[in-house]
Amino acid sequence: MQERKVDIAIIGAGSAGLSAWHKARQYSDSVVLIEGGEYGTTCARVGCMPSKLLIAAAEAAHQAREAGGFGVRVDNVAIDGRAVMTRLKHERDRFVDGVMASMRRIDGAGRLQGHARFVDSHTLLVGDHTRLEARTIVIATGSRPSWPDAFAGAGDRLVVNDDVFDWDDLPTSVAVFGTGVLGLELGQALDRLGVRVRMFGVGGSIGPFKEEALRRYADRTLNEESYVDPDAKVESIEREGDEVAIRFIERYSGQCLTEHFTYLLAATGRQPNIDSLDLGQAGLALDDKGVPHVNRFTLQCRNADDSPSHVFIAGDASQQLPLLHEAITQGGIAGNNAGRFPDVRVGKRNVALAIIFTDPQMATIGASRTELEERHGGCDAIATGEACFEDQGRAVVIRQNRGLIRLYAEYGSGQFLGAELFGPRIEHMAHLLAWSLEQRMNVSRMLEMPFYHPVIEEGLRSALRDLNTRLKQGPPITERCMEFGPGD
Ligand SMILES: Cc1cc2nc3c(=O)[nH]c(=O)nc-3n(C[C@H](O)[C@H](O)[C@H](O)COP(=O)(O)OP(=O)(O)OC[C@H]3O[C@@H](n4cnc5c(N)ncnc54)[C@H](O)[C@@H]3O)c2cc1C
Ligand SMILES: NC(=O)c1ccc[n+]([C@@H]2O[C@H](COP(=O)([O-])OP(=O)(O)OC[C@H]3O[C@@H](n4cnc5c(N)ncnc54)[C@H](O)[C@@H]3O)[C@@H](O)[C@H]2O)c1
Repeated sequence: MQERKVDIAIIGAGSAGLSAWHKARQYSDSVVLIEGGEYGTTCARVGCMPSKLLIAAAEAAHQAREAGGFGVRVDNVAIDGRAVMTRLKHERDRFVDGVMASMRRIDGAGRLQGHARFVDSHTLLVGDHTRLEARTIVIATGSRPSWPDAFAGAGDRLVVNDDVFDWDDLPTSVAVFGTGVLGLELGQALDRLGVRVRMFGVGGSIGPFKEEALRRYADRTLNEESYVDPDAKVESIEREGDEVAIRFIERYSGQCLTEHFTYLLAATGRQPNIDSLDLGQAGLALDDKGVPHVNRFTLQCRNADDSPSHVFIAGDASQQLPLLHEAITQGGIAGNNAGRFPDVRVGKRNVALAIIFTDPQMATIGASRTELEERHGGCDAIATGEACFEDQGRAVVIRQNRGLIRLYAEYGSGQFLGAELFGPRIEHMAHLLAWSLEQRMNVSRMLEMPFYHPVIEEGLRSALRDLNTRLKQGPPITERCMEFGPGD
């Protein structure tokens, strides 16, 4: 057993861990980055990037099929599943190579391979080869897919996102369980790529939406193209021959059907990789799920006696917002404070922003209306503005005129506080709104910003004007065309 002593140990060489490493190195040369699995990060290997590559192929197929609506004939759209997966893996590997190249810039002594766990509050056992003592420690161990026991019936036909991106060819059929962000992104993409897909959820939730109006609108819109049952009644899941047999109540007919699928894809959430860290040995205060108590602005954990700990936690492991940009921000703050300890500093956290790459896209910015009502003292404190994309000029032009957006602001101050968006190319509008929220802009000020014509963002202006009217800070919209041009 090797014995080593370092200033700062970072557990996990994912996006949060790498970000922490770069910050920590500004304070000390004695920083070690420990990785127990494969290098390359979840984002590049099995997360953001390969999923977006699959979605991009699906978009190409969809556009080809939809071309007829413009009077452009594209006959016989055929999907070459092997070619789709070959491109996906080729580009995915290039993204992973990029991460590996930056990993290689960390010298050999700065890297340690093996699964880490706490032996005591300052000591980690890495694999069965190294006992590592560290002055401060950053936990950046990410998360992994989780699913209910009932899926065991699918046997080896049960797959998760990691498996999808290793396929050499597209399968014939997939039952997607989970109508959250991952299930909808992958389910819709596979469906558009010619795979027979059914998507099953529980409790009615669709993607990230908290607003019932958006949830219902999205449910209806997605079902125009795919089978999505967010409140599915699934009676049994069994491995049969080479397939998985699923008995369920069909949403529209109410009939009990048994259908066979090549795979069951579990997209039912992720759990933090903290259960095998022996956190009890670290002396940390843990919640009932075993997640350390952490200060959101310093990423510093607390000890069981409520004193501040020398342990920090970042990224998916912290169970805050399991998103890439959050992992990087949190890793930076945690690495900075691990280096400065005990003189920790409050880090800059951005406003919440999530974008889901379905078509239409989904996004949430800031807080939901319910959260805002709680925070600001009841429903009377918050105004909602709305716009629908069915008649919006640019959306009609590109034949993507489905969508509904809702924006929230505070009465009195008129300050913009949050939004839920469902609509075409909403990723850009989501950024405008997140940036406005960062700048603490009020709705009148946002309306003073330039809007080009004809663009999707004119739909945002309509929602802002509606919001301003409801805040009683502006006149109602009377004649849209006369004021702004056709299709505002
Ligand atoms: C399919 C999919 C699509 C996604 N799409 C998006 C998207 O479009 N946009 C977005 O913002 N986010 C997206 N995400 C989320 C995003 O990928 C994650 O939030 C982000 O990658 C988390 O980074 P991390 O550093 O916390 O974890 P990771 O990158 O998973 O790093 C954790 C590392 O810790 C290692 N480790 C774990 N335990 C130990 C241990 N005990 N000892 C040593 N090493 C250990 C692991 O092997 C791993 O390498 C997606 C996720 C998935 C699954
Ligand atoms: N575009 C993006 O940013 C993006 C894309 C994909 C994944 N991600 C990340 O990955 C994480 C995990 O995504 P996810 O969709 O797995 O989690 P999620 O928590 O968003 O959704 C899980 C869904 O599964 C449903 N569910 C739970 N048990 C079920 C069951 N037995 N049967 C059917 N449905 C069930 C839940 O009701 C929920 O809707 C996300 O939190 C997100 O951070 C992000």
